[in-house]
This record gives sequence, structure tokens and C-alpha cells, in this order.
Amino acid sequence: MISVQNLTLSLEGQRVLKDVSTTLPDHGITAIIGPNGAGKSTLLHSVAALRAPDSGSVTLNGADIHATPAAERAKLLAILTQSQPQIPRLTVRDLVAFGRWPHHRGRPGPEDHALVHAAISQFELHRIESAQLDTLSGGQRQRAYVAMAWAQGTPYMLLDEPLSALDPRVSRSIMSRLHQISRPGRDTRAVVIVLHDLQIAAQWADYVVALKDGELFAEGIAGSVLADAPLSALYDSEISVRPLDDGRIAVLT
Ligand SMILES: Nc1ncnc2c1ncn2[C@@H]1O[C@H](COP(=O)(O)OP(=O)(O)OP(=O)(O)O)[C@@H](O)[C@H]1O
Repeated sequence: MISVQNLTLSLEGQRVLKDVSTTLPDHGITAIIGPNGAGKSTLLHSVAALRAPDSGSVTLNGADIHATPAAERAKLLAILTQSQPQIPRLTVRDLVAFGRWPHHRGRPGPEDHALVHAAISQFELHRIESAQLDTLSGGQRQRAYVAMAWAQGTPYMLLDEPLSALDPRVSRSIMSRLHQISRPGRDTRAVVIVLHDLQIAAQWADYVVALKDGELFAEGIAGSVLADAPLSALYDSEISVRPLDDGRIAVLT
């Protein structure tokens, strides 16, 4: 369980997160939603210790994440930020294998090879595993990055808008994989994902954390936050949520 306690964080003198406290579940898909500039990416970065808070703390199973050595942290949390470095001639397989680095530090063993193989299979990358990243479509490349994060073998995967610029079919395929890997059981990965698409959140999120103006606006099981009143107030816009036949909900803006 990741616990965020009274987190306040400033960037260039501006308060970006204000006394945010929340708990991120240790399985399932947790969506972080909210308007542009609400602090979603900053919260994710702070949970991954990429940004130090002014005050407050982030703990993972009781240990302060900012006090945890980076090498240990990399075995607990994988983060995919919005912009990835472009490395010329890197193949999909190389990229996914890079996810194992925190475990082998340059000397991959059988378990590392097996996990890379599993990641390629899990995210259906067989046909493009030898392709160079800069020859792929945005959707293929994004799938490879998510596979790399999965191969890192951490109990938590933090993904910052991994679906931006992807078509509905590719988004659905990535979310469907994330859904599978985050179900409780052996080798469960808790997925924490920044999402702008409320329809995707409605279809896939188990838990939702909503931020507005740097503050925690609402949190809870998806159905409690993805409802007419909280969403309309969150986005200052009239939003309706409708039940679907199969128990899911649709969000109409
Ligand atoms: N490097 C930075 N330096 C100064 N201010 C920053 C920096 N990065 C972000 N901010 C500011 O912090 C606030 C929160 O930004 P953040 O990227 O966390 O929001 P967000 O909710 O993820 O936004 P979006 O949905 O637009 O991606 C914004 O007001 C932004 O301008």
C-alpha cells in the first residue's frame, strides 16, 4: 500500500500540491483524474520520489519512499513518465530488457531473460520485438514502454498518460492487459495511471483519485467518484454518468 500523507510540494515558488493525503491500493487500477494543471503528474512523480516534497511524506508499506535508496526503489516502483528518452537504434526487445536493469545491473540471468520473454508475450510484441523503436507507430512504441515497466517486476506500476495520442483499439488493448495484470493473485501489479479520458476511467478503473487545483478533491471506489455530481464539480462542467447493461458506466460530457 502506498500512503501519501499531507503532501505539499512547490515548483518554482508555486504551490502545486497542497496537503494531499491519499492511499493507493496494492492491486487493481487506480486512475488519477482532474483538470489540466491539477497536479496529477506531480503527484505521480512525487510518489516515485522524482520530486521531493516541501512537507509531508510518501510511504510504501510503511517505509519512506524518499529515504529509500534508488536501487531499492527501482524494485518497488516502475514509472513511465510522459516523455521518454529517444535512443537511436534501440529495439523493442532491448527496451523491454532494460526494465530488468535494477535487478541484474548489467549481468542478466535466466530469470531476467524469462521475464523479458514473458513481457513480450504479455503485451503481444512478438512480431515487432526486433524492430527499432523509431520505426514504430506511437501505439506500438507505447506498448513496448509499458512492457518495459512490467518487466521491471515491481509491485507498483505508475503510468503518466500512457494512452495519449492512441486510438481507441490500442488504448483498449493496453488497458485490457493492465486490467489482467492488476487482478489480485500471484504476481499482482498495482497500476496507478494518470488519465484524461473519463470513458477509459469508467471502463477500467477500480479506484479513483481526483485532484483539483493541487488539492485532493475526491477519492474512492470508481463508482463513487465517477458520478454526476463529483465529476461536474471537478471539471466545472455538466457531466452525466449512465449505467450500461453489463454493470459498467458511460460518462457523457
Ligand atoms: N517544472 C515545473 N516548473 C514549474 N511549474 C511546473 C513544472 N511542472 C509543472 N508545473 C506546474 O505545476 C502545476 C501542476 O502540473 P502537473 O503537470 O502536475 O499537472 P497535471 O494535472 O498533470 O496537468 P496536465 O493534465 O495538463 O498534464 C501546473 O500549474 C504546472 O504549470
